[in-house]
Amino acid sequence: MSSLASKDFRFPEGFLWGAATAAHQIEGAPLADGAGPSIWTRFAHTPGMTLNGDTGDVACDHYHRWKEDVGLMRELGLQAYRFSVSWSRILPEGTGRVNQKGLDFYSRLVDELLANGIEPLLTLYHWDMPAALDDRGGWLNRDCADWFAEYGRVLYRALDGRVRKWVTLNEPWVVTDGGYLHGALAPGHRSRFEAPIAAHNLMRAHGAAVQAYRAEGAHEIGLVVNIEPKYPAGDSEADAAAVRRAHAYMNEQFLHPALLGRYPDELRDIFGEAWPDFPEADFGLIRQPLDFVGINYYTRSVTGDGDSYPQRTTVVRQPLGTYTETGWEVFPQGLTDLLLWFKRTYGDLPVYITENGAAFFDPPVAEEGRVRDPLRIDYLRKHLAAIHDAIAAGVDVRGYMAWSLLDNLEWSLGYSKRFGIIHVNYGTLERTPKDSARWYSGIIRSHGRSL
Ligand SMILES: N=[N+]=NCCCCNC(=O)[C@@H]1[C@H]2[C@H](O)[C@@H](O)[C@H](O)[C@@H](CO)[C@@H]12
Repeated sequence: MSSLASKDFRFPEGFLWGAATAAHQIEGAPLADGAGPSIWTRFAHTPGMTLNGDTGDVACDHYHRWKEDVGLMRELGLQAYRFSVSWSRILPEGTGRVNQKGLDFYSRLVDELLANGIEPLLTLYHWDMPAALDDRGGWLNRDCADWFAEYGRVLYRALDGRVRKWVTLNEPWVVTDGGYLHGALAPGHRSRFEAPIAAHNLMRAHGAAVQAYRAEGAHEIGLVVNIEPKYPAGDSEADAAAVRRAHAYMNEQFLHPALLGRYPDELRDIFGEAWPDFPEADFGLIRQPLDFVGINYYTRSVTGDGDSYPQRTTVVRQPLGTYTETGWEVFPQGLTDLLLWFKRTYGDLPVYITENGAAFFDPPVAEEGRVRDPLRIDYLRKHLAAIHDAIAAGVDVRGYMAWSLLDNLEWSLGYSKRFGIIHVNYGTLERTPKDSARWYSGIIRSHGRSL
């Protein structure tokens, strides 16, 4: 664990300091200007699916306040901004007809970012599949690879050059574990047979979108995964086996096919009869050369043998641990360990930390306009120090995107969890930079030396 006090933090030249959001979580106005509904528009309007029935109908109203938000990014000195595009704004039916007004929104946003010296980092898919494609089977339909590549081509042709860093998928693990296995996320399926098929098709779509980019684009494209280190709860073989299953299920299930062209062996054991025999040719599509991998890091899991489904593990709460509002342990060392594992396993592929942050119970905006969030400052500081340790050990980390720029819609948890470095008053939609935003601004200005 790095001792913050006695370090000279010099981040690499060109290290990119930014913040991240996602379309459905901040934009609002999901059907404006000819956009089609997404699976999240449909899911959130299904009674009981989200806390308090919260929807993305308004969210942070970024669809109308985007210029103000870019102004805040500039005020904070952000060098990059990671955002996602709502597929159904661009292709309301998912394929075919392009909605020019939807494309124009993102084109204006990109131009405003560039005019303010902020590099766009664009995610094609951050969970909001067009409802029209879900009606055709969604990620369970093998045609999804063609649908996704078509969507990518529309954006590459419109934005490549102004956008120079592209991401195909955000967190395929959450899409499948949440959306197809446990049903907590859209489209709300609960099937151990569907989950591996959706996961595999997501990766086929990733490969097809990368192939399409190589034919159309001239810059960088990568994949974003949420991964977390699994530490044994005890020293039994059963716990060691549980760690191997948990690690394969979350951390290798998507990186292995994308970077090695195969699945970890544990997945057949984990899914049993529900694990299909995938065509070998699929792995030639899935495994495409990438320019970088984005890692979203939040926490670790102390893992023991258990009865969770499907990986048969249990996560052991740490009595002396510090936990966030989402119940995740604050464990910065896990990020260092994870980055070292990534380098050992996949080599020297450049890495961006594309999400890192925490939900804490923030106080209301004080009279003088401050939001005091010391726990978030401590979290971000310690995780940046952990990244620095990994860089010092030779991991090629190229940048850091704090999650999130704004308080926003935390999916099924609605607006109950605040991850932003900027506070959003959901009644007035007023933005107020928190103390963490001011602190982060200083870190960026000093290029990390003031950590
Ligand atoms: N135990 N445990 N495990 C923690 C597993 C974390 C999985 N969730 C994420 O990574 C999501 C990612 C998403 O991109 C963003 O859209 C979400 O708002 C954030 C915050 O939730 C994170």
